[in-house]
Amino acid sequence: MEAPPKSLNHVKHIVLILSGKGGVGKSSVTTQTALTLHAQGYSVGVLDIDLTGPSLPRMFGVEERQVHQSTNGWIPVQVCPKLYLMSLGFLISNRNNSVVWRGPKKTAMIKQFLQDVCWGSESEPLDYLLIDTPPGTSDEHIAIAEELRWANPDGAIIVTTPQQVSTADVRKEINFCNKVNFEVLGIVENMSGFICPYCAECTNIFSSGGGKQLSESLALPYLGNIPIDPSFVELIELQDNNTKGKSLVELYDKCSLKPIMNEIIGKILQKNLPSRI
Ligand SMILES: Nc1ncnc2c1ncn2[C@@H]1O[C@H](COP(=O)(O)OP(=O)(O)OP(=O)(O)O)[C@@H](O)[C@H]1O
Ligand code: SF4
Repeated sequence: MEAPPKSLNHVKHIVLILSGKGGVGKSSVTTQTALTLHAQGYSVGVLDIDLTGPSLPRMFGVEERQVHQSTNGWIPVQVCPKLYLMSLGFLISNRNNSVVWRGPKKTAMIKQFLQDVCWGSESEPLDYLLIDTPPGTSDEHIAIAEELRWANPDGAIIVTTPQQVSTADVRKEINFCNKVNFEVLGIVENMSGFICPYCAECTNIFSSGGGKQLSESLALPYLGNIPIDPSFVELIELQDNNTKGKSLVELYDKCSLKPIMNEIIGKILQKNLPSRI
């Protein structure tokens, strides 16, 4: 009988984060989704399968950490209790070099990432596994779809920006989800307006509302829009120094994007999707 990878035996929910193009803030949305779920008491694992540009170790401020092998497989890096990260960034020797691999090598790596990482345990199952994917629909996507074929993931969050929504890339991403049977949990419009660092007023620099229109035209849920908040960038950059010993979790607690993310994640939680285990 076909079965999902054993490493997912103790994972209750699997959510993928996709985007049609690079640089729209997919990794930031993944990071914030993890922090938001964690703040609500869930245990969260994040798997970074963006093999050519793994940015999550830096975002979570754990770039210098290492993954360890156990008899059951790789142990992901613990960012803090109940928050874990696995990324190729931990395995490559020079983190400033992006990997240039052909399809079969990428496919093999993703297979290993899905099969050989210990997520949760019988006594402490993982509530959410978030999978951050590269932009577009590449070898990595085909490999992950193959690995998750029998794993019953909750579905995918699609991240776009106001400038991107009218392009065909988002539709391609949605077609991909339809083909591989990933439910589209909803569309998020990131970089939608700019929060002034002085008065916290949000100004729409580009036109906004495209994400909502797109979801309406495709009859898909709209999860919300996230403005550009310079304090979020600062929070990521400041982690190593000048944080007065505060962790990323504590810093994000004060970020103005947190209540916005709470609403976005609330819409997914409201779906009450059944646990896989
Ligand atoms: N809402 C936001 N407010 C402030 N900065 C943001 C926001 N979203 C993204 N950024 C910043 O924009 C940059 C690009 O974001 P990110 O790395 O998340 O994009 P990405 O889509 O994952 O890119 P890639 O496809 O290259 O991996 C980062 O420096 C990130 O901190
Ligand atoms: S939003 Fe207000 S405080 Fe911010 S730059 Fe504009 S005028 Fe100044």
